[in-house]
Amino acid sequence: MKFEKVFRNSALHPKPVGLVLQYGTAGFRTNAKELDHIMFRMGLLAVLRSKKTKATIGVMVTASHNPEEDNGVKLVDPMGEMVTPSWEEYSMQLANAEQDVLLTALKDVIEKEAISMDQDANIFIGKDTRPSSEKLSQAVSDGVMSLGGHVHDYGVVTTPQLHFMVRCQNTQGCYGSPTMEGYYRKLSQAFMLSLQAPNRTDDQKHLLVDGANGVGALRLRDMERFLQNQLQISLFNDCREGKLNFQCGADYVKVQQKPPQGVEMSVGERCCSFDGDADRIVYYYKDSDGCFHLQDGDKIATLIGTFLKDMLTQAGLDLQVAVVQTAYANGSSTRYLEDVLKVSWCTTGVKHLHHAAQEFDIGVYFEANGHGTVLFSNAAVHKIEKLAQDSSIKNEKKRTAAQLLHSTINVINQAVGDAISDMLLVEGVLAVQGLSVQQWDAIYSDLPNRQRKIKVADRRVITTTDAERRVVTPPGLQEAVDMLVKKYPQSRAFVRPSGTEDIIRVYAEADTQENTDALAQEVCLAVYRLAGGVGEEPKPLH
Ligand SMILES: CC(=O)N[C@H]1[C@@H](OP(=O)(O)O)O[C@H](CO)[C@@H](O)[C@@H]1O
Ligand SMILES: [Mg+2]
Repeated sequence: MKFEKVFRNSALHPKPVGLVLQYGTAGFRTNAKELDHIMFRMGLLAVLRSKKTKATIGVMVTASHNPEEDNGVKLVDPMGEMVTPSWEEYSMQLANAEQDVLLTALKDVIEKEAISMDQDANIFIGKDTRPSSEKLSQAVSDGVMSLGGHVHDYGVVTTPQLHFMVRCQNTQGCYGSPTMEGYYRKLSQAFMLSLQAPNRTDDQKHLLVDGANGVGALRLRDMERFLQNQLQISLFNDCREGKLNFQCGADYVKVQQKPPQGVEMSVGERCCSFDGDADRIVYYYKDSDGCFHLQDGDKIATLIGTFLKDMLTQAGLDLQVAVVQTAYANGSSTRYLEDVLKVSWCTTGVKHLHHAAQEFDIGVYFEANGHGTVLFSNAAVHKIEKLAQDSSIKNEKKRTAAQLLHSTINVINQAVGDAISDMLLVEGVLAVQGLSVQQWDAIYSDLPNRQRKIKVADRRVITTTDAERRVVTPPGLQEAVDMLVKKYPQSRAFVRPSGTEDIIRVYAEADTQENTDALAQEVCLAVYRLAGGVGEEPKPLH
């Protein structure tokens, strides 16, 4: 294999000397100015990954919920999942190699993974709407072609749409057609099938959607014609004006616990927000007192988990439903799953939900921030399809339940959390169960909670264990947190380094918002003092 082209072209995407980047929660993510060489090198790595897996690999250029001036890149593995953790090390090796040892680093991966360089390599590329995404995705293509890979550039798509295309391609179309039309048709047809509710009112069909001034707004606009008016969407923050993720979007609504800018919500109106690359969704509404009610990923997971359990019971199918959460799940949601819904549940780190959910017949996983999906095992798909196609079933309820389970398999994007797909599933479940957004909200009441961010000199000084719920280093920090938690009723708090922003995240919940905010503030001070806080000491929020 000749590497001259790689060496020559890599010089066109030079690495700033001394810059070292970490492969975080969702790939590399930082200010767009520092990413040109990273994109070229991720193009190289994607070619090696494609040769190794003998499958098409995806490369998505996005920084999700981060501010517009950031960007990022992550690789998508053959079944649409995030790239296997063992290749994250290779990503950092290539990304951080100085120019003169890049080829050595590349050949090291080839040797360690015994990659046959004669094997074809096919790469699907997608990008979001950031101003830097066009140039950075071109750098990815340059990397792919320098190593003889073939590029299919999908242009501006949502992150989950790219994951969907990769999964379709590598299942030879079994999962769907690897085209935008294929995505819209599959999801909309399944959605229509799930609307077994008779004569839905216009109110039930109407939904306010905050597109975060991102790609989700553009692609949802494309999808509308496939929905045949069964969902009447009022789209705002739709990229026509306003900045990506700025005072809008799922992350803003979840963290600030208030509606996005630019929208007039009437009482009881169902609203949802996507994040900047449309792989997260949260719902919310305003009650008659004008109070804001958030239905985050935990609430979405419990709605879907309850629905699936009901349908399995009505269909007489012996399949296990489990809900997988992270440490950010509200304590009330976990208690609901355990004491009321009585489904299996487990907690894992923010990067391991998908793999944990694959352990069950039906694995529902959502992070509190609205990133999540539902995974059906092959055995579960087979059992559900067989029953849904059994024309001998006389019992109407049983037949309908089987068909609804079947349409759920097709409406959900099993490759990755998908705001559009999750929205269609929630809308279908609310229609079938005849639930208003208030009735959905009433299934349990969240404990007051608060997320804070603390700037430290080097966020790697904090290491965690037990699904990121307990701190290992620096010494004394976990003991300090434990002491503070003891001061407040029903309280919990944890600290972890962000993998997408250069900050430390603090989460706290307690019996009242006042106690929650006090606990969060004291934990922030402990982090600041014990983990090398920089800048001003953290101040109370209010
Ligand atoms: C508290 C929070 O929302 N963390 C998010 C955020 O990761 P951090 O490592 O916390 O920055 O971005 C990830 C990728 O989008 C997402 O998976 C995760 O849930
Ligand atoms: Mg996102």
